[in-house]
Amino acid sequence: MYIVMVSAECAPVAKAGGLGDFIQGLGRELTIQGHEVTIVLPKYDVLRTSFIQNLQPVYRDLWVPFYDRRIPCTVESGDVDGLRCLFIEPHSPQGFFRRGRIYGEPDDMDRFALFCRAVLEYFLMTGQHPNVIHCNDWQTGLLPVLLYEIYERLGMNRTRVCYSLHNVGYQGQTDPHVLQMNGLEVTRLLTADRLQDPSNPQLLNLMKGGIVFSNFVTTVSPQYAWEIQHTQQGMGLQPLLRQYDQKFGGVLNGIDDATWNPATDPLITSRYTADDLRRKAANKTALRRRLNLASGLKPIVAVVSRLDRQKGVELIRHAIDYVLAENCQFVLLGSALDPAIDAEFQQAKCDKLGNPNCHLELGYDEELAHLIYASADMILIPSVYEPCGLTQMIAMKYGCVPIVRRVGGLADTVFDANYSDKPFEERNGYVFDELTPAGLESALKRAIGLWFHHPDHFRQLRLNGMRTDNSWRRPSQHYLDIYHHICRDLPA
Ligand SMILES: Nc1ncnc2c1ncn2[C@@H]1O[C@H](COP(=O)(O)OP(=O)(O)O[C@H]2O[C@H](CO)[C@@H](O)[C@H](O)[C@H]2O)[C@@H](O)[C@H]1O
Repeated sequence: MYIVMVSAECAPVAKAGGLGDFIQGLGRELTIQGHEVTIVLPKYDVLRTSFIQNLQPVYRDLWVPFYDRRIPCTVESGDVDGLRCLFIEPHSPQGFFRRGRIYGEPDDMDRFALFCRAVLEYFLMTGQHPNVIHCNDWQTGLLPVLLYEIYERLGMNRTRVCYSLHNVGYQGQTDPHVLQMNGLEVTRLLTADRLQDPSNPQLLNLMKGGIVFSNFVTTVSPQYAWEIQHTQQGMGLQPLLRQYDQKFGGVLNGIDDATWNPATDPLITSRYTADDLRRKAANKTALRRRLNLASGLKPIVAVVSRLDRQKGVELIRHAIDYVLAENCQFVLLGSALDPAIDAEFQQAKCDKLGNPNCHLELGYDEELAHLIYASADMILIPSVYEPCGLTQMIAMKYGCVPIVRRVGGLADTVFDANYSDKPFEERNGYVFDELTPAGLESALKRAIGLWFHHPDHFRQLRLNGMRTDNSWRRPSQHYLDIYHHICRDLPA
């Protein structure tokens, strides 16, 4: 099967969060299974090109329609750890992907709409017919609309679209000029059954476009699939997702075995497996040295996260003082796009400066993230909502016990040491319900208590997590079933 995955991110070349991991992990698993997989990304100026081998132009003058003009684009191909990637670079005065970052620009909607158009233009011009184009999040929501409204008629009628929702908190609401930019009719498409935003009829909703025009829609865990159909977490898309129930489902994410594996990870100090867990301790020593933390018999409670309201930032800040008062150490690695949240954490960092039991690292640091997973005893994820969550799965793989709020994919992957109805060997962390300091403390207290007073039981929890299979093997089969299902009417 020929599968093209179109996305704003792919680890490790362009990663701002979990979307990057998803593309890399699923793409690699499908490639290993023998499918022809191509990832298409914008050619950002911030691409980490040292991870790309054989980068070379494959199409020099791709003239992509833009209002009544065309923008010349170059398409380059390269290998990223065995994954075939295409990078599209528009050449125009706007410098669409030369902004020093992946997201957060005032014209983000235009940038990614042009990207979608360029992807389809490339496949049309090169006469390629992927069986499936797998789109992701609002950035690529316009692609199935363009395919159906323009490119099918030009001959691209043997391609089906699977669309994955990684976060319905960001739907790509925008002014209808994005349609005009692409030669699409506003009166035809800005309607309640097509792209009109459910809460603001003047606006387009790109994610809604992706849902309406794709052949199948997934989200990244079964629990989140239910939540966005039936609760406020759908953020206005609940009726639409219920309407399209027949082509909608939740597929739990996996994590990439090769990237996230303490037995082989080149970014950690001491490699280890479930059979020689004692070697994990050298990582804790290395992390403490690197961050100027005191040594001693104390657990490290960590947070590795984008700092966004979604992630429960108020509870994360509350946890700092609670954890320190409980005689533990606290380490945070977090990146905030929102200046107000950034300022709150900068203040917290100042308050804790010089504290030998606390380190707050504000920014994005892939390498430090690996060392933290390998060193920490517990990872805290008090999310307001969480479509899947990868950090709890990564942490478990590294023998670090997750403490999570019971929402979305966290509810599907973390089973409480005390209260789960799972057999003991499947219990792997601590879970709380209430989005309050008391809720958080109820779980943290139990985890910290076990670490200090019942180390053997704590060790068993670590091992249960390490032995959980959260690889891409099973989820990739679900995606293949979906791809086959949507391609069933195509000639073989
Ligand atoms: N400051 C930092 N420095 C270094 N690394 C950092 C970092 N902050 C986060 N990371 C890394 O980014 C990834 C984050 O994974 P999450 O599942 O929390 O993703 P996110 O919320 O971005 O993605 C969305 O998409 C994913 C994929 O579908 C869903 O799992 C998730 O619920 C949804 O919100 C992990 O690999 C983590 O190690």
